[in-house]
Amino acid sequence: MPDTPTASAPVIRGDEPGSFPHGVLAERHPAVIRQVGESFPYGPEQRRALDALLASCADGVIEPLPADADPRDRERWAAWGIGEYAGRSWYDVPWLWAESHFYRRLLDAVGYFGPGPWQGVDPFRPAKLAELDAPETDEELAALDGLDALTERERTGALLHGSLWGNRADLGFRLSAGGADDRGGAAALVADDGDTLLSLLPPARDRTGARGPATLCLVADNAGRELVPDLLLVSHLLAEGRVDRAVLHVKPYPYYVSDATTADVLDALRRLTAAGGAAGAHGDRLWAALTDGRVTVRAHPFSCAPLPYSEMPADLRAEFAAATVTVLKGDLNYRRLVGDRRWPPTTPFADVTAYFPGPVAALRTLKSDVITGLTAETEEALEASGEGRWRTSGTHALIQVRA
Ligand SMILES: O=P(O)(O)OC[C@H]1O[C@](O)(CO)[C@@H](O)[C@@H]1O
Repeated sequence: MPDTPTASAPVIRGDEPGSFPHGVLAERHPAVIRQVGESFPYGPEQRRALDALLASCADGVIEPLPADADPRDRERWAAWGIGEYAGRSWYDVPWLWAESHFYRRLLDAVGYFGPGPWQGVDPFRPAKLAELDAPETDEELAALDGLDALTERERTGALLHGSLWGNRADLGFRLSAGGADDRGGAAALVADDGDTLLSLLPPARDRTGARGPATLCLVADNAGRELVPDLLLVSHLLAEGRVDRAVLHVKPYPYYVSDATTADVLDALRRLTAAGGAAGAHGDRLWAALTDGRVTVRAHPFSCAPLPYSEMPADLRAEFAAATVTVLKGDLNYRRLVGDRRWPPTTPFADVTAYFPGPVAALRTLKSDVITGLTAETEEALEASGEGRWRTSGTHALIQVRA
């Protein structure tokens, strides 16, 4: 990142009572622990561990990883800073680090990393499946049949926006997003580089020159009703020859309640193939593309790292460098992309993503304090809208691109 004056914007911590990050640590995390405790008949050992984590969230400190943790995991967390943060309060370390580590501890508590009968059992799966099976998902899938009447450009725009607003479907967010529907008159889209994004991926018939195959890296966010429109977008881009290959990055383990794992991709795919109509055709296309390698799923350990992407390892950097464009979905990925800092909102998106190894786009609904790339007029309109929580309520969204 260039050494601009804003490069030193303060890192967000959760230590200010009444602030959004403090509320996530003090209220949302305990609510997530309770929800997990109700999701399966965990035994006394898991319940004791969940209670201990609950107590730790209130006034405990971050602890070293347990002695029986997988050695590779211990190595990773050592590299990700646990030596520096162990012994400190959850509230006194970077918020991004504290939140990410919370999910690692939660999975420990329910025996996810094993050995034992709960090994590999996703504690969020019941909630994810309930969402995937909801009647709203049927309605959204049935609406796809109506897209045939649109031009290709309109269809692409509709599916891009479906993927963007699908990011509101975030199960963790719903635990504390009361009153999120008030938009106070300011534009819903606070930045819209959608045309630039699509210009990076022209349909096959419009491609000029001897360009190689177009590869999309899509760094997914939530499962269920966000992942379904993400998959539909990938399928459409393949069908139109806008992309030849797609790599779908998911989480290697359950994370931030509803983040997508490989198992969630398979659930969503089966939901599509079973739906019939246009949705079923998308499902069949994706199934075939996975089978012949045009679509691949990647679960890189760094996808669950408590660090910004500016610290990504060389192998991931090389993958993103080789993509025609990398699209990062959601709020957490945005925080990791631009850095989880209190940037002045007009800080150019291109400056804070200058380190990224190739063209990069963010599709995100706003669910935390971080924001960059606004015009001064947009910032003013948002501040004047009377909607005090425009940064965090999920009612606004953005498409930002650094080509
Ligand atoms: O699913 P998303 O869009 O990444 O949003 C998750 C967001 O929810 C929070 O966990 C709490 O707001 C944020 O930390 C995070 O940015």
